[in-house]
Amino acid sequence: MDEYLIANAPASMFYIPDFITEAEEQHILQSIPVNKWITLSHRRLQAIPTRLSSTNTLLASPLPPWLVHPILDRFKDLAIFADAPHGVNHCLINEYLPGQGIMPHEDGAAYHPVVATVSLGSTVVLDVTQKASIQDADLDRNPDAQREQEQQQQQQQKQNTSSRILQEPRSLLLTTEPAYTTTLHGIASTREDLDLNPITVANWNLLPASTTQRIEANGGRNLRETRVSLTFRDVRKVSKLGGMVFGKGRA
Ligand SMILES: O=C(O)CCC(=O)C(=O)O
Ligand SMILES: [Fe+2]
Repeated sequence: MDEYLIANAPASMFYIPDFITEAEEQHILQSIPVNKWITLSHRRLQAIPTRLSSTNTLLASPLPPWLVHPILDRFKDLAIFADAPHGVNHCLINEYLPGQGIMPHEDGAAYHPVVATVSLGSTVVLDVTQKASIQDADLDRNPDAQREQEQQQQQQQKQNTSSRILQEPRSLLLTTEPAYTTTLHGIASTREDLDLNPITVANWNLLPASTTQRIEANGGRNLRETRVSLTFRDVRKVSKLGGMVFGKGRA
């Protein structure tokens, strides 16, 4: 994995271009259930197998074949979730239209601190910023809304230390410790990412020449299209009840 380390981003984040093929990308996009979307004001999402309960517990159930093959197979080859207690047991699917984003946030203690994000459909810039450490302890005790507001303020204060990571379609972005707990990540609500170049983009040297040449020829700009992201994680708290009911709980 060392060759994929993003040297200019907070340790330890990795970027793998062309993690899946175009045919695999299309197959996954066509397999996403059309009737399970939850629409938020700035994006829509669905969780597979289900969303977490109010206590951040997952009713465990196997992921469907169109997520296992080839993505989870390749995670296994690279030992990405080798230290995760359950391996990957959850996938969050987010869809962003051009102009939509997600405010700076951290994924938090509900998950084992390894996140693998596969991007589909469009290129986008992810902003990664160091947390303001003074408020960290407070943030962990605050309810969501207040916490998001404080995180947004932090984001503004810490803009100087932010890293921009360009995520292409079919790429994999891997976030592990210490980046998982020391940074926030967000996507600006813009239709076009600007000022993209070797200085401003932390993973520029990991991008294929076709991508960097396209962006350079376009004056450092990238017009966004609809992007779907698959965020794979290990939810720490698992209830096996669902599996037992449907007879999958036993070996
Ligand atoms: O869409 C992305 O790449 C980020 C999604 C994200 O941060 C999340 O769902 O927690
Ligand atoms: Fe996140």
